[in-house]
Amino acid sequence: MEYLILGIALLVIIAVGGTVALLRSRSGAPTIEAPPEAPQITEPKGTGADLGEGGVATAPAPPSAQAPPAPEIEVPPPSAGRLQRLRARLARSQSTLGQGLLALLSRDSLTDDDWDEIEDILITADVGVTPSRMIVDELRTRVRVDGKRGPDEVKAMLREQLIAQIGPDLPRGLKVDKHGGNPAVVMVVGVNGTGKTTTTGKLARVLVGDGKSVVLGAADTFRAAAADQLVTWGERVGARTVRGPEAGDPASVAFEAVKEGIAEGVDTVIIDTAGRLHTKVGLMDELGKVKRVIEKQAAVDEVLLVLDATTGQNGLTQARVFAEAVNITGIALTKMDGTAKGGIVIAVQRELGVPVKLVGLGEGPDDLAPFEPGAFVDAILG
Ligand SMILES: Nc1nc2c(ncn2[C@@H]2O[C@H](COP(=O)(O)OP(=O)(O)OP(=O)(O)O)[C@@H](O)[C@H]2O)c(=O)[nH]1
Repeated sequence: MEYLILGIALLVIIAVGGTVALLRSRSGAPTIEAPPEAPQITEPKGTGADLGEGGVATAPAPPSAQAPPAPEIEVPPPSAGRLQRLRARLARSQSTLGQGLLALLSRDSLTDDDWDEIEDILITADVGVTPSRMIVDELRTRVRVDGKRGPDEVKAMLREQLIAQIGPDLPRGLKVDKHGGNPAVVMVVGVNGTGKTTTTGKLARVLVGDGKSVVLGAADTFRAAAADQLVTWGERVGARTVRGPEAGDPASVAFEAVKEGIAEGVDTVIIDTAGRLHTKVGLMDELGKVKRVIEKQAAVDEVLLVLDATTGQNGLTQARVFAEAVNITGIALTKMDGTAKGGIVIAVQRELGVPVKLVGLGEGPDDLAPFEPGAFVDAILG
């Protein structure tokens, strides 16, 4: 009997306890979640090193008989003179902008309609209304003062004007050299789909081709494939990539990447960010946090805004929002091979007050070139 009473009492206690727990979980009381995963450091295949806890390099494990052969690490070509070598990729801008202007300017006498047409060509090529007017006014004065000219002189005059508008003296070099014992840090920002991850990967190749060592940070945790893409880019040139869990904290990945870059003693750490353009405040918060967290260990030397050259005014609007969210130091204009609107270089620099430092000229791994005003204008004028 005593056992029966004891058993019933036990059952009552269990039932009451279960009900209370159910009510608490329904009432929204905090539940304990598993801690977020820490960022991982991806070993570039074929370098022979292995990473232990905390991203510290440890001795490589002896190769097993089944291990697949390590892929060869590529040595990309140096970046100097790339724009000249890739000038044919600007053919669309050449045929519309360059040839259109040269044909009109070569006429024996230029009427008001001709000058209007010249202005229209410039505006259609995304040069922007004010700079187009300035170019036309300057050319008009030159033609009036100097009189009739041969084709070479016309070309030289136009070349000079376009270069003047692009700004031959703007500082276009990337700050990618190690300083004070720390790597240079480059943050790559921009709207998804503009070619941000691809540009980060191509930039790693540019730097490795120029003899630098690089660590990549896949802080675009919004899209898992972006991190996979970056790991592949890094592996091809022997650069480690630090990545985090999908939808993880981008700032923590950026922090770990810089930490890894310092530990490895590399020249440059490049951080690919997600920077979703939901709201300006959200964007500022995210990019600001990534930058602040990096700066706990090293200065951010470059903030490169990636812009798709084919998006015209839309791209400029996006650019403005990013420039307000973070201090941009340079622009990478992608997909210049796919547009006739080469004048966007002038418009975007004017809009943001920062120089175009890199141009994307195709989907190939080495189709990213340092921007040179003279070589660019020569390619456009043919
Ligand atoms: N033609 C051409 N295509 C380019 C260039 N740069 C990038 N692309 C292509 O643009 C597409 C988008 O590039 P991604 O690097 O994935 O774009 P993203 O901005 O990182 O986008 P998310 O990864 O979604 O953040 C890819 O198909 C690239 O190959 C370029 O200079 N020329």
